[in-house]
Amino acid sequence: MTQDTQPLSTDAAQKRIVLSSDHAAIALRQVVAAHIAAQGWQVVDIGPTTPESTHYPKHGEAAARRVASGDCRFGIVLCGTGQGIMMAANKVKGIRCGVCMDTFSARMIRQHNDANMLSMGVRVVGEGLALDIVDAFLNAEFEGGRHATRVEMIEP
Ligand SMILES: O=C[C@H](O)[C@H](O)[C@H](O)COP(=O)(O)O
Repeated sequence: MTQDTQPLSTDAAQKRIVLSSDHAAIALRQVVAAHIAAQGWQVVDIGPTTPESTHYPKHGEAAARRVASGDCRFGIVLCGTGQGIMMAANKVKGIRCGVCMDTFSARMIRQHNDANMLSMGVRVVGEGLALDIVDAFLNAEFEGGRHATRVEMIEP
């Protein structure tokens, strides 16, 4: 059973995923975009599109705001390690973003932590594993119950 802590603004938003990255992960972001679009998700790719060096905090925050506002159901963000852009995303109220390097963690951050954003590092995981991680994240559902109590404690 899904027990999301914040309502989405529209039915359309339920099928919308925002993607962002820094310069390091543009190619993987495009692969992820094609992969989830083929599954029927509406992809909101907010860039960047050019390979110049850029700053992951602004891209993590921009993606997080799309999720926190209810415009997108999930966000997937990418940088070299996945760590910096995750830290930036989690600064936005209502965001629960986890870095995943394995499919077990990707499933569990949905089932136990009701994560609404996934972060990965292009310098850590290869393309095949990254797509498996995305699938594990998107195919899992929050279990609620005791986990809902704990998730509520994360953000007053
Ligand atoms: O957490 C930060 C990310 O891994 C960045 O992608 C990384 O710091 C960028 O490094 P560089 O500017 O050397 O490409």
